[in-house]
Formats: sequence, structure tokens, C-alpha cells
Amino acid sequence: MTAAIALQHVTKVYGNTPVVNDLSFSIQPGEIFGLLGPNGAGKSTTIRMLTTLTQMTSGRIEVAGYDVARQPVLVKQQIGVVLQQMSVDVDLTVWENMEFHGRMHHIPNPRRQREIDRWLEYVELSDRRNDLVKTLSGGMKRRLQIARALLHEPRILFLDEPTVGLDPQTRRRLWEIIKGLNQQGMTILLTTHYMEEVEYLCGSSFGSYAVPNHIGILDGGKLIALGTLEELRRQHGEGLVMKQAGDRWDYKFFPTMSEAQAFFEAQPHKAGMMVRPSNLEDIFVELTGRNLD
Ligand SMILES: Nc1ncnc2c1ncn2[C@@H]1O[C@H](COP(=O)(O)OP(=O)(O)OP(=O)(O)O)[C@@H](O)[C@H]1O
Repeated sequence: MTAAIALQHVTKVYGNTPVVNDLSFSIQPGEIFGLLGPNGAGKSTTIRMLTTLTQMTSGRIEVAGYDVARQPVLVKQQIGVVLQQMSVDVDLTVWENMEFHGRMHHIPNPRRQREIDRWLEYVELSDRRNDLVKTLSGGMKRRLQIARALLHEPRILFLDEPTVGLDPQTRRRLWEIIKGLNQQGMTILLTTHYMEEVEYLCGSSFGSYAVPNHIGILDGGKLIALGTLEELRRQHGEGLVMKQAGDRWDYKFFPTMSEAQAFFEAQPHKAGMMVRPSNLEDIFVELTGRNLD
């Protein structure tokens, strides 16, 4: 199977600093791939290179089978992009934003109107179609961005921190929209610094076509871990015993939860100790020695 996205030794240097450093991984069609990392890790730069907006310094990227450096127009036809900055025009109505994008992509009528209706309905904005975008909430604007990115029927959707700054309820609603799109066959790459976002969207489940979803952890421009959530937990240990040491916690990983439990039970002094299954945040702390935020 041809990968939906493939990076080989991709590097981006600003000044003398490599902000993305020798990145290699691939994403299969139908996958939701979560690129997780703290602020400044290089996530946006990676998305910008994948979507033809920023030139890489070296390496090779293929998206939907096309070379990003040599076939940027073909790549753009195959992808939908939702960047962190709100790119919708707040002085136009919801429909006008969609119409403008549809015309830019030369989608003829009546298909254009059909697709506008379809996607506004999918993101539940049909009843706001004649409202100015500046009257919408942050979550609605984000949903409009997604609807607009889907209008030209891309095969791959890129979402850069899609739920940043949104309240928990709005975030959940967006997660359902993203999951639903993936279940319809859309390949999705999303970046985030929210653990629970990656765990929910790329965690236990499979993407469409029964493709396993993967998680990449980016730190300081380098991919420091890559795998399914299960693989990452297995590599580092599925059981965790935490012990309070002053104002911090010492972590001890165990291959299985029952081994962690047995170790915990055998401790004579259990005050300030805790046993639980490991999660992505624990793995990040273990790898980098610090928290994500
Ligand atoms: N145009 C640019 N010129 C110089 N440095 C840049 C430029 N764009 C990004 N950087 C630097 O590259 C590094 C990675 O930034 P990037 O935005 O890719 O990280 P990020 O993981 O997406 O973080 P955030 O979530 O904060 O956007 C940062 O140190 C940033 O300051």
C-alpha cells in the first residue's frame, strides 16, 4: 500500500538552528496520526512543510503519492488544511467563506452548492450560513474552518492544534467530527499538546480500513517516540508505581499492571504511593524528564 504521507530525513533549519531535525515516518491511508509535543517542538513547522507552505531545508516528503517540493499543486489538490491561526474571513458570512473557497478550487455549480450544504450540515452550521463569521463562537469558527477545508474533497486532512483554546465541551464535539471523518475514510494528521486528545483520537481504536493509528512524540525537533498507544505503553511498561518525593513524583514502570500491583502490595509503607496503568503523559515524562505543558 502506498503511504498517504511519507517523510524521509526531513530537516528545517532557521538561522543555524534545526527546528525539525531528521524526521522520518510514514502514515497509511485511513490512519489518524497524532503528532504530540510541547510548544516549540516543531509541530507547526512540520505541518507547514507537509502542506507546501514552508520549504524544507533537506529531505524528501511525499503526500498522496506526490513530491511536495516538485509537485506542490498536485499535493494541494489532495489535502485540506486547518492551521492554528483562524484563516476564515470574519467580515463575510459563513456561506460566503465557503463559496469563496469553492471558487478558488474551481468547483463548478451545482456541485459547489451541494458540497457547501453537505459540509455545513456535517459540522452543524447550516442554521448559521447567513451569519457574519465575527458573530460565531470560537468552536463554530473552527468547525467552519474544517468544513471549508473539506469542500474540494481532499483525501488527507491536516489539523494543527485543532482544539487549542476551546472549552472541554466544544473540544469533545470537534473530536466527534474528526473521528467521524476518519470513519468515512479520511486520512488525518493532527498536532496537539493535549495528551487526552491524542489518546482519544489515536489511542485504542483503529482508523478506517482497520489501519492502526499511530502517535509520534516530537521534542526539540526530533521524533523521540513512534508507535501505537499500545506499543508505546508496552515499550515503557503498562503498570506504574508513583512515589511522592518532596514536591515531585518518582516513577517506576513495570511490564504489566499485575507486576506493578504486586510491587505496590509488597511495600511496607504505602503512604505517598500510588499504583495505576501508565498513560501517554507518563511516557512523555519518562522520555524527556519533564511535563508537556
Ligand atoms: N519563521 C520562523 N523563523 C524562525 N524561527 C521559527 C520560525 N517558525 C518557527 N520558528 C521556531 O521553530 C521552533 C518550532 O516552532 P513550531 O511553531 O514549529 O513549534 P510547535 O511545536 O508547533 O509549537 P507551537 O505549538 O507553540 O506552535 C520554535 O523555536 C520557533 O520559534
